[in-house]
Amino acid sequence: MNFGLFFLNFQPENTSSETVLDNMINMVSLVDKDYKNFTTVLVNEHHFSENGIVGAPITAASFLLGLTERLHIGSLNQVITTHHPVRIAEEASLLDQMSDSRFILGLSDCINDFEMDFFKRQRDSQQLQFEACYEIINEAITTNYCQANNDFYNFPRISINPHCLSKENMKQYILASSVSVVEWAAKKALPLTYRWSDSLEDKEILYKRYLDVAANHNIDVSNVEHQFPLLVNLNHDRDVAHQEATTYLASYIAEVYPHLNQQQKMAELISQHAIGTDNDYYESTLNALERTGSKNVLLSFESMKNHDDVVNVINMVNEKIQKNLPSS
Ligand SMILES: Cc1cc2c(cc1C)N(C[C@H](O)[C@H](O)[C@H](O)COP(=O)(O)O)c1[nH]c(=O)[nH]c(=O)c1N2
Ligand SMILES: CCCCCCCCCCCCCCCC=O
Repeated sequence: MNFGLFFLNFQPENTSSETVLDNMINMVSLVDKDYKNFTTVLVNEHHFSENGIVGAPITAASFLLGLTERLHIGSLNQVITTHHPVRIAEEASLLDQMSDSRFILGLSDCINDFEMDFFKRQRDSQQLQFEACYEIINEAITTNYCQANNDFYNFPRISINPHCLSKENMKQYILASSVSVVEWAAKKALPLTYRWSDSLEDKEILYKRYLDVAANHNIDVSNVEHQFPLLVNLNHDRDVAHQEATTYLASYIAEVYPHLNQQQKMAELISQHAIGTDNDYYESTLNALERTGSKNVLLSFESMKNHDDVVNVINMVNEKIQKNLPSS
């Protein structure tokens, strides 16, 4: 099991964007230097609101890779449907070389109709566009060249420079954004990153669909390692943890889930993430990992107000990982 961090980079009221980004930079630098049992950092992509101020996760990842020596860093959910795939392939290949192959490519379909319209993409052919983009990116990364002649892209064979050194060894993850994307990923045995804000029930449904499609197509997915983003806010006072998480998440829930009962969605997130006291997270998290076939856990501490408390939790997790290592 691998443990890492992920960053949503919400910008709460009365907090500057500099503070939000400095928090991510400082936390990543600290973990890279002092907490060797954390291996990964992934940056979330969100557009056009304070509920995620990073619209260019690969750019953020490149800065963080430049700052660090050990961690594998990348995008949690780089949207490819609304981006030119050659640009993504060039950025990924460049970072692969400049970071000594520490870059991770987390990819996503577009999950926002406004963005599909804004970037002038056809919603009625979205899945096909997503798949076409992926094929170009994957061909470019794994063979150094790509070409396309389909309904979405038409260009001659080009060289992607600099050539990707990792090629098929570059870690790729697919955000489990829809049943059709999950079914497509299963046929390719590509690992999933679950959407942190999906209910556990929805994540489990997607995981079971993944297994069914793989079985029906005789695809061996037994060694595929899915990722589980987990919000963490631990406090000896459970009410403080719940209140901090509620304050941090409320605006995002209102933006992304306007049709849902806001209190019910908040209560679901709090119960299904590591939010409460030290006694409130272990069994529920183990259960969630098992129900979703997750082998990697990504932690976000961003809702915790006290920096020292965050470091204490990271230290606790790091020590427990150490104690659980096979050689311990
Ligand atoms: C990051 C992390 C966090 C926790 C753990 C593990 C890891 C890796 N473990 C598991 C614990 O360390 C130990 O493996 C199990 O509790 C089994 O312990 P014994 O073998 O019975 O001593 C753990 N166990 C537990 O009972 N309560 C807890 O809160 C936690 N938290
Ligand atoms: C504070 C939040 C921490 C959530 C992590 C809880 C998940 C624990 C899973 C333990 C599995 C065994 C660990 C194996 C050690 C590394 O390989």
